[in-house]
Amino acid sequence: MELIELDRVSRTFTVRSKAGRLRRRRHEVRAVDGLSFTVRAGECVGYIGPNGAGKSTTIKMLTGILVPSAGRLRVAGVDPARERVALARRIGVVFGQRTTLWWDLPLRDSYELARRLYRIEPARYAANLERCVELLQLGDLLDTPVRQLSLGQRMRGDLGAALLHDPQVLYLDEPTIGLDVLSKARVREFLREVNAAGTTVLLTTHDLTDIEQLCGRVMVIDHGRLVFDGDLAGLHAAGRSERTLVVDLARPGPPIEAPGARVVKVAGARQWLAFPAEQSAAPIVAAVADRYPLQDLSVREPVIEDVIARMYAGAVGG
Ligand SMILES: Nc1ncnc2c1ncn2[C@@H]1O[C@H](COP(=O)(O)OP(=O)(O)OP(=O)(O)O)[C@@H](O)[C@H]1O
Repeated sequence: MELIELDRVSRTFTVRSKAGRLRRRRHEVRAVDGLSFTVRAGECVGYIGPNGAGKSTTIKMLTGILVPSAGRLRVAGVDPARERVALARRIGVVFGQRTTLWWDLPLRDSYELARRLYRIEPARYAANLERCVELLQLGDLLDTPVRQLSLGQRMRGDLGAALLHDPQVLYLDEPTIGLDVLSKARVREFLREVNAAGTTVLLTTHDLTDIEQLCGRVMVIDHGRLVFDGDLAGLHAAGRSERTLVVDLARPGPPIEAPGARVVKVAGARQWLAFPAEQSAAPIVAAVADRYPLQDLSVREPVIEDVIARMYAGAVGG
């Protein structure tokens, strides 16, 4: 079942810029440009792109905050901008940089407000609260005013608040931003469980480890258009991923010459040789070992950051 459907959705903004001392020029910014995709129930999809690519504009349209300038949009069977109340019952939203919790109230009171707002039945509320408290380790925090929580604790509180009404879709905007390693791991573990239990997740992040650990599918957007939609292996292939052979020579020497690989860095006796990720390292290792005095060798796997950086830089077509 398709839970999110976008059919040639666009959103333009009219902005004014200075054109001389007094004059202002109006021009249009096309933040989202004829975007089409669908997300099936149960998927966990990473939605990534460089700054200004149109991610937030898409999420705002999906939550009904912004109306599309053109195209058709459906989330869990409703038109987000036209049926915001019906939509609110079906979605949960977490913004890493903002909180939906009441700053001066204990976490428990924010949850109680959510219960009333969404008219959650008592038995369901009790069960969901218990599950969130257990999975997010909120027990000791429920009676603490939100302003006294650490960022990691507050984020866990926000995740709980977004899920008390059993939404079908969860939108996450930078859910691990600013968190330490342990808090990030906790949040990711929780999201994995939420997704495994059936909630559809759309995740926007600049932390690509979130994507690697959570998302079976990734969409890359740039200039308001989809430039990639597929799995991580496909992303590596599309980004022409490279592995790196790190060679420690017995002594410093000129750049190594090995068929199928090129030297990308030299530091003293250490040299880095890049080669296509899908190719075997064996012939290159054999050629290097045959011709050069070796101390040590290791192979580094491609780093997703590099793949994405190449895509953002426009080095890779569609
Ligand atoms: N309210 C607005 N008025 C005018 N222009 C806007 C508005 N909101 C967004 N834009 C423009 O639309 C484009 C897309 O912005 P958007 O915030 O969707 O990008 P983003 O991918 O979320 O970026 P980031 O990673 O920095 O959050 C940008 O050029 C931005 O300046």
